[in-house]
Amino acid sequence: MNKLNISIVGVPMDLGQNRRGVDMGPSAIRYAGAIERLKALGHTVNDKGDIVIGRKEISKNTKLRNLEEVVEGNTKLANEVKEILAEGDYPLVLGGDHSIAIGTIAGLADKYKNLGVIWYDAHADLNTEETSPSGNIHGMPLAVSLGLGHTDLVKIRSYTPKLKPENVVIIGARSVDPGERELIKEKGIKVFSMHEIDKLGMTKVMEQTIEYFQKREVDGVHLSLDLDGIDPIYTPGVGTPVPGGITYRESHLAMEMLYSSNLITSAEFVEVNPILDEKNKTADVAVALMGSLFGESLL
Ligand SMILES: NC(=[NH2+])NCCC[C@H](N)C(=O)O
Ligand SMILES: [Mn+2]
Ligand SMILES: [Mn+2]
Repeated sequence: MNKLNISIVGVPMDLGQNRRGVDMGPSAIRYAGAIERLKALGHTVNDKGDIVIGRKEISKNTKLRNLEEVVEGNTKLANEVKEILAEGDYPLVLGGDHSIAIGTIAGLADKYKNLGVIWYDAHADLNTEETSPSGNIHGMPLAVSLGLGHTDLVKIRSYTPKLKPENVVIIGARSVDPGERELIKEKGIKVFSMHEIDKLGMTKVMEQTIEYFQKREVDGVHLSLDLDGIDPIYTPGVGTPVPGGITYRESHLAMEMLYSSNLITSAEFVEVNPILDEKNKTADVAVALMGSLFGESLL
């Protein structure tokens, strides 16, 4: 494939959930060798460093924890992603908790008017402040991108919605809240849960995902990869682990098939929490999967 100009931006955000340490995710991923790995594949890599996340006093809003800081951080991220696209580069975002997908997608939506999104995750992240069991905004970014939820989140970069429900494919879901389940049905969102992955196998799941986006005639596809989509045996360093997940090999296969499809135009790797990890194992998996997504092959 063609060699890319990849622009990396780190987002040390930990305010979208309760467990500290995920703000160190971008460093852990860099330390695991992300930049060297991508350069070795012949890509040009421009590391733009980290976005500054403002910290105020602990938020009293238990329905939307740290709303103000999350809005502020995501607004900065959206502007950064927009700038990367304006330079003609490929945005690669390192998290940080999954609330940062709000900013990434808001930045992408400026350019891509029919954007597709692959949500590789144990969760659907389709809660709003009404349905959330936790008040954690990292459980809400997909809903926000569809235009649902608190206006301060939804209106980042002013217009809404950023995404059409029929342009979303969720892969790996196994922990879905009642309100999320309703939304999936109501909006007809395509989900390959662990049930479908078990039944069809990852090859068919990815073939069908790729075909789905080709039929939808999307103008770009963003991969939002939450490391908790993978089984916690391989990625223990995440804040909300759910057993029974996608295996390491299945995930590599998925990334390799996405690479061959030439469909993906931006990516983010989120929820790496080095404090909860074992010897940076989770960041190592993130970087290994990045390798496959950007063209590494075994032979
Ligand atoms: N990005 C994540 N890890 N999200 C986990 C969300 C967990 C749960 N569904 C919640 O809304 O609180
Ligand atoms: Mn998750
Ligand atoms: Mn998630």
